[in-house]
Amino acid sequence: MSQKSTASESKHLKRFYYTIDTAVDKPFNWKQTVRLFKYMKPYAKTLLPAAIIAMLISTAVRLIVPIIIGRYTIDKALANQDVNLLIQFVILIGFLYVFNYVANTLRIRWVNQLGQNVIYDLRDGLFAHVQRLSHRFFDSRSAGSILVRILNDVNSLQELFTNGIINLLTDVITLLGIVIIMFMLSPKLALAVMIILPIMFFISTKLRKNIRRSWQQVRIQQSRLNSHLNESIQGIRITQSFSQEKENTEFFNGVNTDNYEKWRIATKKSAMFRPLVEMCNAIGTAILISYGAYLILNNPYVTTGIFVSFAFYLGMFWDPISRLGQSYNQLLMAMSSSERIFEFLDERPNVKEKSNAISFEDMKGNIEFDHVKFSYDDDRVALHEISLEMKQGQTVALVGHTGSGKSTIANLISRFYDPTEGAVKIDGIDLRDVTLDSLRQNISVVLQDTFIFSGTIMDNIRFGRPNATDEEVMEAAKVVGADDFIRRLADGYETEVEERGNILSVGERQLLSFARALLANPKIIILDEATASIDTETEQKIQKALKRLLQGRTSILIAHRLSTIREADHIIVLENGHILEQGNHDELMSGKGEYYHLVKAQFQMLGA
Ligand SMILES: Nc1ncnc2c1ncn2[C@@H]1O[C@H](COP(=O)(O)OP(=O)(O)OP(=O)(O)O)[C@@H](O)[C@H]1O
Repeated sequence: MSQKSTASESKHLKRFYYTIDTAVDKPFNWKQTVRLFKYMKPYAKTLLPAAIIAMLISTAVRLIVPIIIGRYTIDKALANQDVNLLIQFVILIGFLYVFNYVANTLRIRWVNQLGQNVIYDLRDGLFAHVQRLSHRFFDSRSAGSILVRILNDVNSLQELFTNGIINLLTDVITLLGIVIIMFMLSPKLALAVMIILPIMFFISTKLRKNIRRSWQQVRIQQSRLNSHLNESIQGIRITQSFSQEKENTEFFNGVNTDNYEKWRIATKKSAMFRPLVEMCNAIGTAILISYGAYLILNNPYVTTGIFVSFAFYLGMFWDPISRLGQSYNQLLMAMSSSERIFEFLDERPNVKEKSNAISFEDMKGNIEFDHVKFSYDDDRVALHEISLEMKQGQTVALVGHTGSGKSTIANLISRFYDPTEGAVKIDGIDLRDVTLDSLRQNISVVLQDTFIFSGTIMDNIRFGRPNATDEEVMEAAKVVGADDFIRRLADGYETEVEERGNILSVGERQLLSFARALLANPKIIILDEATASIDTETEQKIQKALKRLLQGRTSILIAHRLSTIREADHIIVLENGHILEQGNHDELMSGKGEYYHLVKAQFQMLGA
């Protein structure tokens, strides 16, 4: 390791602090465990019983073999020098081991399959659920924290379902079996070798807990390392343009050092565990040999066979004990993860669909805001008592300063949020009474920051209407003037674009989203600052296309650039969530109000 610096004191680290980092030790929670185990229900008649039966068979075989060796092979066959009987027992033991091998192989296969199936279902369900959640949910969480939950928390349950549960069952049954058999063979010897039990429990619970906490610290550091890496790569262009590489590297060095330190502590503690278990094992064996030998000499009921069986059982005893602590810890860790997963699963969309919601069959596109009040949070009102109408086929422009509420109006039309008071209606129907699908299928939103998904250009345009033919996709691209630049790309429409479309210019991305919106053929179209990144020349080129795009639809234009909206049928000027004035361009200009001043200021700026 080269030069080190520590970031643990740095307040910047808060940026990479996710809730997964907290709640290290959750108490055992029965209700949650039952809920978690319900995920095994679909396999309750197939994989689960099969795995349990295989486990029971293999455990029973392992418990029987030492008795056959001690009580029968040694005490009966060897003691009586009966070679025939000896051969029979050896064959029986060989057969049992083969049987055990088969049962064990099947158990491992079925348990893994069961675990993978459960994790698959859980991850699928969680993703589907999160996709349906409302904008409000995403407003209050970072993408990183949602990602961590879907990936890490589900992964931490994987170990529990693939091995943990069955191991726990196996260990409990094995231990009970060994204790019962040992007491049946010789209660005195059984008691003697179990003197070591409390020390063993101490090691497997207290020490393990300590070790587990250390590994948890390692995981926390790794999650921070990952988050920082993720952010660094995403923001590399900004980092370089502000010449922040050195600072960023130093910061990374700090996080990396912390990670290294935590890992060093954890491995140091872990290294103590195995030798301690082995020492207990040795003490147990010493007791067995000395006290066992004494009993053989002085107690006619204790035979050499019993002594040998004990030696076998003792060898099998420590592993389950040390693993039990581990399994319990695993269960507690799974408890924290499942609590966080259930918290997401219990999250209900704020925007709810009524059970008797109706479907928009043939939307016209008449929009009405009826005394709408709306707040994103308790302290600030984004819209105050807004009443407005946007008629079918009209192009309505929303104008106003930053933060005046333009995008909020658009958000309410798509029903990403519900109004706090009043109602938003389309064709006279309250949006809360219609299905979300039928509403959103009739609305296309084009944002300034167009989202391009990884895939081909063709796929990205087709996102607007998945069943559109290639020809329809190309036609839409032609209409909005995107066809030219697409054909110039290496593979034309089949060019692969990476996530967020880094190989395309901002203007090109916007043309793609125009084509996407046109293909969807919506009744209502919302262009939120959609022409802001297009240069004046391109803008002129697409003005005609834009007209085609808006034709016959109710269109809401949100733009700071007033030249794009002067031709709108109706202009609404907003300020601090209120409607200040409305009318068409000429009316508002002659009114010499806020709109007039905005236009004047913008022309002056352009002139300058
Ligand atoms: N998701 C959100 N959570 C909380 N407050 C929000 C959220 N989105 C917007 N706001 C707040 O609501 C108010 C209206 O925002 P809105 O985005 O509608 O403004 P805008 O007129 O579209 O602004 P701009 O022209 O900058 O896009 C602002 O005060 C803003 O800070």
